[in-house]
Amino acid sequence: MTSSASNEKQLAAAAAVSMIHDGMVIGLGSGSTSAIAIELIGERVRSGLQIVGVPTSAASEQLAKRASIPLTTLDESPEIDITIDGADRFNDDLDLIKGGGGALLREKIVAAASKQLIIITDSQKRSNPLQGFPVPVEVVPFGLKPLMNRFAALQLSPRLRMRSDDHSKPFVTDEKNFIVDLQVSQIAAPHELQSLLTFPGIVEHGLFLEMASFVLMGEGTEVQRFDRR
Ligand SMILES: O=C[C@H](O)[C@H](O)[C@H](O)COP(=O)(O)O
Repeated sequence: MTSSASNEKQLAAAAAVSMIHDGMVIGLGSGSTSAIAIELIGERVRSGLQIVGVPTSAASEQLAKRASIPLTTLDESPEIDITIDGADRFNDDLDLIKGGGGALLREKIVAAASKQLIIITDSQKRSNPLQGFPVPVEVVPFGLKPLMNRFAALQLSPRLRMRSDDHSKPFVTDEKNFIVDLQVSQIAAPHELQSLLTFPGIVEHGLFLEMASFVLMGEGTEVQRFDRR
C-alpha cells in the first residue's frame, strides 16, 4: 500500500469516527481501513465515549478488545446505529465489492442490521463501472465442486481462494466456509450478476447493493462524501 493510500484511509476513518456519539451501538468492520477506525474509536472510548461495538470478524474482535472497546453481540443488540466498514471497490451508485479479507458474511449480516452503513476507503477503490477486483462468494465446502462447475459454465472464471500462508490449503472463513473468487473483468450490471448467485451451497457473496448509506473517500488531503444517486 502506498503511503498516500494509507493517509487517505486514515482521513476517511477519522471522518467516520467523528460521527459516533454516546449511547450508540457501532458495527466494527473488517480490513485495514476498518482497523484504523477501530483504533480511533478505541482512543475516543479511552477518553470517555460510551458506546458498544459489534465486530464483523474474529480479527476485528481482537483489535477491538486490544483497543478497550466494550463489545456486544447481535443477540444482545440486534439493532446497530452505525456500522463503519471498508470496501474493495465502489461505484457512484454505491454498489460495493467486499470480502477481500474473507469477512463478507458477518459484514453483510451486521450491515443489514444497521440503521447506517458508512463505507470508508482510499481513492483507489472508486471504480465506474465496478472492476479491478474479483467478486468473492462464500460457499459451503460440501458443495464446492458443483458450484465451481456452475460458475465456470456461466463464464465467471471461479478460483478457490487459498491461504496466504500456505498455498496448498483453502482459505477458511470465520464461519468455516470456503471463498470462491469470481474473476469477472467488469461488472456493468451488478444486479444481473447478483441474480446469478443463488445456487444451493452459496452462503453469501461480496456484492453489497443498496446497502451503503454513504461513502467517505480520502483523496489527497481531503475527504469526499458520496451519497446514493
Ligand atoms: O473481507 C474484508 C472486508 O470486506 C474489507 O472491508 C475489504 O476487503 C476492504 O479492506 P481494506 O480496508 O483492507 O482495503
